Amino acid sequence: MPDPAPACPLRTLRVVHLRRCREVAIATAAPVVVLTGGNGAGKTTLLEAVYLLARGRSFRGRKAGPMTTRGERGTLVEARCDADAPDGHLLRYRRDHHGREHSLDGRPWPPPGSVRPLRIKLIGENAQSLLEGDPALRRTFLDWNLFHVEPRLGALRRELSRVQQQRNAALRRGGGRELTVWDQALGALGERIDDLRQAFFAHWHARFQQLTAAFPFLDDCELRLARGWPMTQSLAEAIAAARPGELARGHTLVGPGRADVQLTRDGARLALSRGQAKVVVCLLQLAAEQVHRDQGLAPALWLLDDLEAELDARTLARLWEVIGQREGQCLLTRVATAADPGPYTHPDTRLVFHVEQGAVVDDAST
Ligand SMILES: Nc1ncnc2c1ncn2[C@@H]1O[C@H](COP(=O)(O)OP(=O)(O)OP(=O)(O)O)[C@@H](O)[C@H]1O
Repeated sequence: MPDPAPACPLRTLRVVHLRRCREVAIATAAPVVVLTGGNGAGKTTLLEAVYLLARGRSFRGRKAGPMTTRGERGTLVEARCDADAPDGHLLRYRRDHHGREHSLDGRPWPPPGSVRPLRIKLIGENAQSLLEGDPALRRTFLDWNLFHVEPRLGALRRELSRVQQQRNAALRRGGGRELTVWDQALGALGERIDDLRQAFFAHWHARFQQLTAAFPFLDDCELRLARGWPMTQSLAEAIAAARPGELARGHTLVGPGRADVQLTRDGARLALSRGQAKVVVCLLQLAAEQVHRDQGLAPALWLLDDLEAELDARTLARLWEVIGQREGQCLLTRVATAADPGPYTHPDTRLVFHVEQGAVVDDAST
């Protein structure tokens, strides 16, 4: 599928009243942009600003508190993105007491149901919880990556959610003829979703295996897609077999809503340290991006929040060798007392901005 937009690297970023950042305006047209600063300086907030532009919501949970700077009435984030137009496109996210605006050149963006032209990949602090937490996190991760090459998945997922809710209600009412109707709906829908997932996964898995070669702790590991019912059965057969247990529990126990992606060795789930989990998530993201590139999509904009944390120098160097070599743009943060880009080298332009108390106080390009 052809990409609806060019690579779209950020040329400029302007942030007004987002958390500690009162007003920041930086020119970011470089493959690598490093944001340095001490703890609490506002580096992550600048990544959050880009995330807001791309996804229309924050990656921080409610516990981070209100995003608008205390005492101010609203937040504004604007960016010029590379495009065919001479000045690029203006992306805007604004939130205040009037409501919310998320626009591209003044038009609501992204159009409902479309693939988003500004695609980002965030590597933050939650790598271990993605790999070890609820399977729903990994299903979302898989489906989000699949969605970019298969936008039909969005509607199928919404339909699955509706069918499962109705079916669970029928199970709680004790079954009967209405359950048969929902069984058939789940069977047909589930097989369709699984076909899409399997096709994407085969490609993703192959790319991931290639990338693991540089990381010995992943020797002989296996990335598996557990589809949510036994490989030896059709979904209809699995639904029939699960019937007594489902009636007893009152909810659906088989189908694509139970799928999971697991990293295993000798059949057992791999137990990973925090640093290792971060490497794995980076490799999964890199592999997914390679699949997207193979399908004609432009490279994503990578947001790397304190990649150095938890990684030893050699592992970081290996990882950066792969991430830094990809086409496309990276915005990354590092804890440092000056505009020092540390290990983040790049053969072309690299920009370094030093952040203190929510403001950019120094910038240096190399
Ligand atoms: N609504 C708000 N108004 C003002 N300040 C806020 C608001 N919300 C959060 N903050 C402050 O903004 C800062 C958050 O900064 P941020 O997470 O961007 O720091 P950082 O440079 O990434 O730090 P670290 O390296 O420690 O992760 C914190 O000091 C927090 O108290």
